[in-house]
Amino acid sequence: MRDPAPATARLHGVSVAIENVTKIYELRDGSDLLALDRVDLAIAPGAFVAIVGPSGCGKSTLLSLVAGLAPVSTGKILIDGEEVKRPHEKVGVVFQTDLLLYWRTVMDNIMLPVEIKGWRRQDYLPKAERLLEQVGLAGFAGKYPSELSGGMRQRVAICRALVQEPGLLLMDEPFGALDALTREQMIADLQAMWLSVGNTVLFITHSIEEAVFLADRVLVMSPRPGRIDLDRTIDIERPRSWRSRTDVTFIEYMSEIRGIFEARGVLTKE
Ligand SMILES: Nc1ncnc2c1ncn2[C@@H]1O[C@H](COP(=O)(O)OP(=O)(O)OP(=O)(O)O)[C@@H](O)[C@H]1O
Repeated sequence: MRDPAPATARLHGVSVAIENVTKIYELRDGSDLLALDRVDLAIAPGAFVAIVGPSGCGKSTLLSLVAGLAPVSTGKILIDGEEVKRPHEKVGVVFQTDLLLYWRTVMDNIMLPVEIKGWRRQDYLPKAERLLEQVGLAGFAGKYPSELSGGMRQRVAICRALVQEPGLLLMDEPFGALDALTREQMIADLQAMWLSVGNTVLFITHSIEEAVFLADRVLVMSPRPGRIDLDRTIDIERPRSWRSRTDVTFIEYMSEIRGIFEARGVLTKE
């Protein structure tokens, strides 16, 4: 990610269609919990879409449905026109915690999806090495997760998701556990990576600023049951820099989105 020249080939970003999707969880006491209520959404190939919403509104649920990790209750989800019924091979996922296996080296962690899919390790090694270089971790292939900082571990998790060349990258609060400075660097690096790779990204965050900085479109979800309350296209030139945060347009987008939370009583107006 440090090298602006694309170290990875550009990918075919996939389209995502979420059609009238409802998710009901059956709780242990026998009652039902409506987590998502008739969500409709079409994402164009190569778009960067961020979802913000109050805690518990169903953001992670939506992501897990798109990832094929849980079934929808009604409606359907299509990736490049193909209905999602199980984890899709074109999809990579990055969670808030890096979920690296502590007994495996950095390289062996990155190679995990390649092994699971039964692909030939040697076909993906050069790519994994280029990815490590791109995220500033050249020379760390033989280290163990315990030897890395939180930010470094999350970079490895991103490499692990990217090594399988996903047309769709799903990110659930990927920088939520990082300190503010590391987070800022990771956000800038993610933008650079996405500009060079060109895949579709669905990114969940609690931060309105992070969403406006990164996304082509910001979706605001209502408190549970989650629905899309606002779908705002962010028309700010790329690459965006942290200086753009003080631009009038940036501030206007932030205020509009914040206004939705205030109207819902999620944020106070002070
Ligand atoms: N496996 C599950 N079984 C039962 N209820 C669940 C399950 N997963 C999530 N829920 C419930 O569904 C609702 C939505 O949860 P979800 O984790 O999707 O929200 P979220 O917006 O990602 O929250 P946060 O921002 O706090 O991570 C919550 O009320 C949660 O308790």
